[in-house]
Amino acid sequence: MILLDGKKTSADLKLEIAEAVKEIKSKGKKTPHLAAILVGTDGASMTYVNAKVKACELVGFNSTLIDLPEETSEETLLQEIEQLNNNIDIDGFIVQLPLPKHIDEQKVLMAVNPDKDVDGFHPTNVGRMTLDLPSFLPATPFGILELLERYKVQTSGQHVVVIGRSHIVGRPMSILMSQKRPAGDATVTVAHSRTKNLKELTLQADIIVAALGIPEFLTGDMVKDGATIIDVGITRVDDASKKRGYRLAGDVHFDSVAPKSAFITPVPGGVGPMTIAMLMKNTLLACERKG
Ligand SMILES: Nc1nc(=O)c2c([nH]1)NC[C@@H]1CN(c3ccc(C(=O)N[C@@H](CCC(=O)O)C(=O)O)cc3)C=[N+]21
Repeated sequence: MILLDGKKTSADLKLEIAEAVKEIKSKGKKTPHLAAILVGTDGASMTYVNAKVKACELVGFNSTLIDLPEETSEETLLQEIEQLNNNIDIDGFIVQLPLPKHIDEQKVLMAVNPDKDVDGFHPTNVGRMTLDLPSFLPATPFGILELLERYKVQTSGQHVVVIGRSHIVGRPMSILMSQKRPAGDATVTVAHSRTKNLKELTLQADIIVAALGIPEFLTGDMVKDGATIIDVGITRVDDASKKRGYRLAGDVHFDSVAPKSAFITPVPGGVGPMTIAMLMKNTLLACERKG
């Protein structure tokens, strides 16, 4: 069993990005600038957004955090987005999800200028990705591709079972891995909450991407020997014995699955840190693309 070390790989990536930023600055060009909009005070969302700001500092980007109260109207949020769209100093920005229930997520994502959409969630970028055209790839799937590539996990011709069909992970993951590209050329099955006989499918999988958001759902009996396991889940589970009062659980029951797997991502320290590194990568690309 080989751990796919997202923490180490993301640190490597951020060093590479920091080098590129130094180069940009030495040529007197503009420093990359990422902005993030956070609506409300959800604990996990605040953790992730703060991690993004910290990563910006590390690689030498400028960053702006726009913190809005939970009760912010959809109209006000759309106005904030319009300001970022028009601000020439901002290369890319994200609107942290999930949004409060009174705000229409689709409407918000469609308001982001696709050229600044470093999350890759705008329909234009989703369409471009699907058609193999240059686009911003959504950070989590992009990070998984990067991990598979750097660890030389064979994907060509392999059967990948993606569990979960979300717009931010499962669906794009399934599209990307079926494409002709590094970490692609796979045969992909998308499973979800209505799938019959899921275990029958996962037992056939060479690679399983667990992205359904149910802690420790995938257990050792559902996995064939030598499979590669990508755990996208990250849920805070109450645990009084922990300092913070919770522990982080993936969608994979690590202790039963790891002994059977060829490669496996841990939680924490797997896909999560890669997501942040790829957001930095997309912001660098956005800045370079503007020239
Ligand atoms: N517009 C938008 N873009 C996103 O990319 C986005 C989002 N909304 N909403 C929520 C999800 C989730 N996400 C994570 C990022 C980093 C970690 C991460 O670094 N996790 C650490 C642990 C962090 C902790 O201590 O909680 C790890 O896995 O090692 C996890 C999850 C980005 N997301």
